[in-house]
Amino acid sequence: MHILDEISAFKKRLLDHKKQAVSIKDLEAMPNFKRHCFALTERLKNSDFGIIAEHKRRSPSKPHLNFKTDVFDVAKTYEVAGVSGMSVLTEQKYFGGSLEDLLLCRSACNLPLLRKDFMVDEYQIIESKAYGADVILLIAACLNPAEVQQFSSLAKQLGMQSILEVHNLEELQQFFCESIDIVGVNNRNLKTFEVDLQISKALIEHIPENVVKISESGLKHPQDILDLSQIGYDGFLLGEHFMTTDNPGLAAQKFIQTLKQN
Ligand SMILES: O=C(O)c1ccccc1NCC(=O)[C@H](O)[C@H](O)COP(=O)(O)O
Repeated sequence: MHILDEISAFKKRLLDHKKQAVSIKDLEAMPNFKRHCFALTERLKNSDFGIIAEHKRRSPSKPHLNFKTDVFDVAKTYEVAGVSGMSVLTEQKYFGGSLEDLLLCRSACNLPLLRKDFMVDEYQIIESKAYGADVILLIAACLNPAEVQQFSSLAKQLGMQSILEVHNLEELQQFFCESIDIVGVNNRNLKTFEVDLQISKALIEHIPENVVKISESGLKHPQDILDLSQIGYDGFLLGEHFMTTDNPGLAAQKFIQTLKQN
């Protein structure tokens, strides 16, 4: 079974139980549900490099990335580093994250927060707003085009933005719709976990011009950012490169300083 199919099936089973425990009404009563969201698109457009720094403890490809750092401190130090946004992995079983991580990041910083998870139900969009997210991720490989339309429209109604994540041209052509704010090209092949920046390079010319574009996964070198920025990418999502250090915020700061010197 493909890892995304496995994760999506697990999420659906989990959600059946979650919906019994926490109702939509409960989510709507949470303080963050009424907050005005930060626009990631604006932060990316107003930044020279548009770094989105991720908090991730582990992943299916790397079971032990970083269990030592404190998510609250990481959010604070990413903000000091000058990143444009933060991605918070909230998936528990495969990535070691939680919704509490998102809540802590919300209280630690004023960065646009991307809830990085596997969205398979409208309930999770409402939950994302309640826990302080500004942006949700819609992975084409986990959804059908009608769901992408439905989830991104709901996110918009709630004041959040949506990233459509694609791995190839077919997904981009089939899933892109008006309510998508950002297209994210994932360089990681989710069958082999291999990363290839050529995927971002090949897809850029097919992404509608007026849409904000980000490249995700496998980005390590400032030169990767400079090259992809030159061909039209507005933002860059980096996880492992920062999270494999003892101080992800400091690593992000040094990375951004190096970019500024070029
Ligand atoms: O990272 C994985 O192994 C992975 C496996 C299956 C689905 C998603 C996965 N990663 C989520 C991401 O999209 C990355 O965490 C994100 O793009 C950052 O990538 P990286 O800089 O390579 O950590």
